[in-house]
Amino acid sequence: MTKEKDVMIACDFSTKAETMAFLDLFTEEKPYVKIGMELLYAEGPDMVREIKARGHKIFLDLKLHDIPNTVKKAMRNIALLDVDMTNVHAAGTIEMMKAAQEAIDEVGAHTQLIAVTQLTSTSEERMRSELWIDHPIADTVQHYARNAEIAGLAGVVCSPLEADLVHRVCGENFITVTPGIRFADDAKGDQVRVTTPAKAREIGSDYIVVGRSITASSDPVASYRRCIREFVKGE
Ligand SMILES: O=c1ccn([C@@H]2O[C@H](COP(=O)(O)O)[C@@H](O)[C@H]2O)c(=O)[nH]1
Repeated sequence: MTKEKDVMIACDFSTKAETMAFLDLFTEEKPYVKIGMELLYAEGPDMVREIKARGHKIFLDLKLHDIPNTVKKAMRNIALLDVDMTNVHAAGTIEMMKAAQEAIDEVGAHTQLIAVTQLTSTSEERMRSELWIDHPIADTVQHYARNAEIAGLAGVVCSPLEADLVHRVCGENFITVTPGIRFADDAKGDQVRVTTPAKAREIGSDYIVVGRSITASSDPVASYRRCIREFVKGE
């Protein structure tokens, strides 16, 4: 069976008005929407409920990282929103990831929980010199993915460049959600480990997360459709 592939749009806006005006551009499709800290901290959980009510699937990207008890209690509140996907940082330990998963299971939500391995804005050089993680970045990503699998999570956030490595360690059914997506002529900005939608498909990502290459485009709908063509349909 072929696994589902989809494009998640990172709706990194600060207001409900901007977000809804952006989503209104999509008259023929209902994109999978990623809501992050910027929007949630500005508009609160009602924003999530409203976007869900419009029929969009939602990845609530809040990257929890705290002691297990705190994460479990916070995750319980997230689970009550019944979003499709949410996440924690794998660096928070297996015990913390298990606590987050327990909260979702206790609520009975259908939310898939995934863990951030290494942010796509982190280079191997910085990981070694600032974070004092003295391993190749690919090994760290694989190791954190394995920890997430041991904790019972559904998958990880990693760079598209690492999707195949993660599948080799954790199996094809383990989900890889990959930000760090740019069209060839786009500026990378703060991202480091990046590639194009077409290359992400080739390497084996399950979901690509695309922000500025769609939201800052002069024609966001055309850029979204280009992502669907290149990543989902392989055209
Ligand atoms: O490792 C990570 C984890 C999350 N993100 C999020 O994805 C989008 C990417 O936005 P772009 O504009 O396409 O760079 C953004 O919301 C990040 O918070 C990530 O980039 N890397």
